[in-house]
Amino acid sequence: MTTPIIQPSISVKTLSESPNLKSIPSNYVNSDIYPFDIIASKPQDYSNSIPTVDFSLLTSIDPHQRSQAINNLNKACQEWGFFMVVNHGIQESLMKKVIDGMGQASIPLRRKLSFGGTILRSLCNPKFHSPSKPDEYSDIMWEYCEKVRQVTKVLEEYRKPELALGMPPHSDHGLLTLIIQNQVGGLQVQHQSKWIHVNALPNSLLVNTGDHLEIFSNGKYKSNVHKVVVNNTSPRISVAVAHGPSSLEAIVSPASPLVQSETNYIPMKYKDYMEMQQSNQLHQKSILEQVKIQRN
Ligand SMILES: O=C(O)CCC(=O)C(=O)O
Ligand SMILES: [Fe+2]
Repeated sequence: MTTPIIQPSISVKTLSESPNLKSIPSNYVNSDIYPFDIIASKPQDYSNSIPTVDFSLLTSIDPHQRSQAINNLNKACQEWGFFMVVNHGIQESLMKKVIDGMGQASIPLRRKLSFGGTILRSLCNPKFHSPSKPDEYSDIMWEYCEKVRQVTKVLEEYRKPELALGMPPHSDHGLLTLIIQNQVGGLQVQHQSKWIHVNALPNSLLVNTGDHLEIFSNGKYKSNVHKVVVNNTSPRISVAVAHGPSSLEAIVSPASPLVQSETNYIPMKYKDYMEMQQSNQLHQKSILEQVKIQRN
């Protein structure tokens, strides 16, 4: 069991809109990563070894190419739980509009805090929310989420805008989270107990495997632990779209064909899982541990 940690009682958006805000209240600060530990944490530079998945090969008409790409994806999910997707077919101009719009939407907060390293998170699913400014931004986000959903659908065949000030080590709920970001960096993934800086390939989609993929695969794929460190110089813009089961009422449990002998996770409603995650501070895989069956 993990110790429950008090969650900030108002949303970061509300916080950002409060007229007297001059500094960040301590319970909004991730003590793991603040003050800016981008240098102090010295993640190892193995970034070149982060797996890359060529999406166009996953959908290739050549069965040999497709099977190689599926093996590659399978390996990335098992060994890293994190990978970059290239040749995904989402227009570069659309990705740029999403990043630029998020940059503009975060200006008021950054101005208030004189603080470069804000992160705007956006979830499109199961409910769509988007910053309403700049004009037409929600149409852009809608189009982007639609495109990302199509990519995720293939990857799985296999929303809420929210501002955060860095993120402590955590795994995501849901099956897969697809992220695009500007060039500032700051995302680090855990691999074989080391922190790896993610230097995103140009126009790639970054993909984290989530807790529900771990549960669904009965532990074959482990959800990835990652964190975000911020710096006080350049604005960091990152758009993360989480994908989970299609209904909040869905029961997430190991898929029976993937259970060889024993079920390793307790089934739970998607909605209850999300609520549990939202009412606890993000901390490693603390939520997943509560549904994992412990055996000695
Ligand atoms: O900002 C990022 O790069 C990642 C965000 C993230 O980990 C999350 O939204 O769960
Ligand atoms: Fe995450």
